[in-house]
Amino acid sequence: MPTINTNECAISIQNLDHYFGNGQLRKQVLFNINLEINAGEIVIMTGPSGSGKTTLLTLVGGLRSAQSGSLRILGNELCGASSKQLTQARRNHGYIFQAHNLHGSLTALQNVRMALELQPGISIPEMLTRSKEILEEVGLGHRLNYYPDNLSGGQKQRVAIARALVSQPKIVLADEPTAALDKQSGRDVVELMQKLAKEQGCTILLVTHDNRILDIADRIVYMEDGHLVKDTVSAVSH
Ligand SMILES: Nc1ncnc2c1ncn2[C@@H]1O[C@H](COP(=O)(O)OP(=O)(O)OP(=O)(O)O)[C@@H](O)[C@H]1O
Repeated sequence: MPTINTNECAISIQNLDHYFGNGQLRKQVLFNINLEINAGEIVIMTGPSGSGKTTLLTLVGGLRSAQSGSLRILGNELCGASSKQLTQARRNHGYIFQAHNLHGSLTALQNVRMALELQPGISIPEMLTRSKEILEEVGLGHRLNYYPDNLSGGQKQRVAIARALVSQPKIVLADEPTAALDKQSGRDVVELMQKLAKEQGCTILLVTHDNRILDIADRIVYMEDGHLVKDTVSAVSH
């Protein structure tokens, strides 16, 4: 993995276009996106359904390959990157999705520990210690050996946050993390993400339709029909 240049933005997107499909079915879904996100910033991306938010998030996360323009993540260009380079890039990120994606056959502790198994050079006892510590931090120290089926929606999402953050990633990407939660659980979950991210100095890019959580952002960007139409410093944060 190339050395990370700390002077660069965590995420730097220039003139990014994206298309789905081929031939007559080819459809442009992102148009000339320009966005710079500094290390440690919390940015919320919002906008109507179908405006391209998830597509942009998956490109930033290296979950699909960028076709045109420039997409630099932690100093690495992902546009035109090989699948091996994308796999490497994905190791630097934590992901939190609406449907938490926990493994039903693994306990909370095992789900979190699994995220450390991809990291080189961590012993099994250290994996266990770090996984327990972060589960305690998210208020689940008493649920370490519970299976997802026996946890509430908010608790499952907190396990997902612990799993995303246990490896101390530089970037966390979240897609509708509060969509399946009631108002209070949703609020608790994003405040927890904000607290842990600030402690670890990590950058968060979060897609949401949930207006109730906009105030946790340092900056809000607004997508419409594949265009980034507004980029505002959050008036209400901090
Ligand atoms: N795999 C795909 N193949 C073809 N078209 C796609 C694919 N994924 C998304 N699209 C299209 O790209 C456009 C942007 O979709 P995207 O999911 O990025 O929007 P979104 O803003 O995240 O929407 P939502 O808020 O509903 O999740 C939509 O027109 C969608 O139909």
